[in-house]
Amino acid sequence: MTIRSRIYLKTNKIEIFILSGFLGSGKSTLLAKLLDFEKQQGRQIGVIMNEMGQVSIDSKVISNEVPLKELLNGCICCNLQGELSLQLKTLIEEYELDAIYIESTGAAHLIEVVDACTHPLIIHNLEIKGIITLVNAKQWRDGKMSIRLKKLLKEQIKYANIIILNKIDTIEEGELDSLINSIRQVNPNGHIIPSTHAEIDPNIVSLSTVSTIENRPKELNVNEHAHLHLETLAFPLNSPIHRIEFEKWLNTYSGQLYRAKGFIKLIESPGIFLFNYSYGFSIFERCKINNSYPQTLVFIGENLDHKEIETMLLKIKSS
Ligand SMILES: Nc1nc2c(ncn2[C@@H]2O[C@H](COP(=O)(O)OP(=O)(O)OP(=O)(O)O)[C@@H](O)[C@H]2O)c(=O)[nH]1
Repeated sequence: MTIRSRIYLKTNKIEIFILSGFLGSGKSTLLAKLLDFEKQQGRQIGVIMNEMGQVSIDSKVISNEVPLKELLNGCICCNLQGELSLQLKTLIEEYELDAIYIESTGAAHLIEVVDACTHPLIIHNLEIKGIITLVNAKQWRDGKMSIRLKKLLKEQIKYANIIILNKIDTIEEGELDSLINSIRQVNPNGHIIPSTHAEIDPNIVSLSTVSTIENRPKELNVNEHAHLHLETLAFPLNSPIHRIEFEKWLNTYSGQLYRAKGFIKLIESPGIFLFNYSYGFSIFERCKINNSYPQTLVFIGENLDHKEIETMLLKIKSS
């Protein structure tokens, strides 16, 4: 059995929708509307809310019926990434959910939130279906922000498959087209929806999801978002790999690999290792877990060459 065909035996994944956007752009407003919609559809939804402060304000508006986990006093992408993975695992184990909505803080780097959702412990239970970024129309039009903030907003726009240009009541009607064009320059493929009070057709979220599934080649192990440049490849492994050869490959890979991680066995040393790679650094940490623990490697990046990675893995694993 090949590496890829094994992956497709996994079914019943819980859908993940990540809500992003700078502070006050309208994430909670949108979340409330999407939850109403989901309730009408009879779907079981869980929510994870991340707020920078110690006390959650936004979560108070969520109905008691909705399983809710709060990540307070920090940002998923800075110090709560592991916590998000754990909360996702808890929600998966405690409830029978159709989908989980994650509201990130306004400062979150989307790539780190996606990263937490693709932890090797949960990746096979989840499927990221929507990355929705809200943009405050006036803030974007004015452009009065630090280079750093501009970079963050651009990043949040770039990695979304749906961009909601919210608060258009705060700009002139004639300014809308040029704002849409400037967003399109950052993300040419995302679905851009102008709105006031996040009044969008909630079906757009699920419809974009459906087309993503249909577009996905069935035989490939690619958690790919058709309108996103970011993709995640996960490979189960059934034998140890050669650490030195693997690191050599990582250091010379010419593609845009932002992150790699997993639980693996190495030819060089016994035991199971937690592997982490980011920004050119690899770390292998021996784990105190059962030796029969399933091995998985996850790669996150842009335009990843899955064939090349699969070939590399076949080359570096023990026969
Ligand atoms: N004028 C106007 N106000 C809006 C619009 N959408 C949301 N708001 C208001 O803007 C404020 C912030 O909205 P939220 O939905 O809390 O924004 P958020 O992104 O969750 O905010 P954070 O918690 O800071 O991340 C609220 O008072 C909303 O009612 C809009 O389209 N126009």
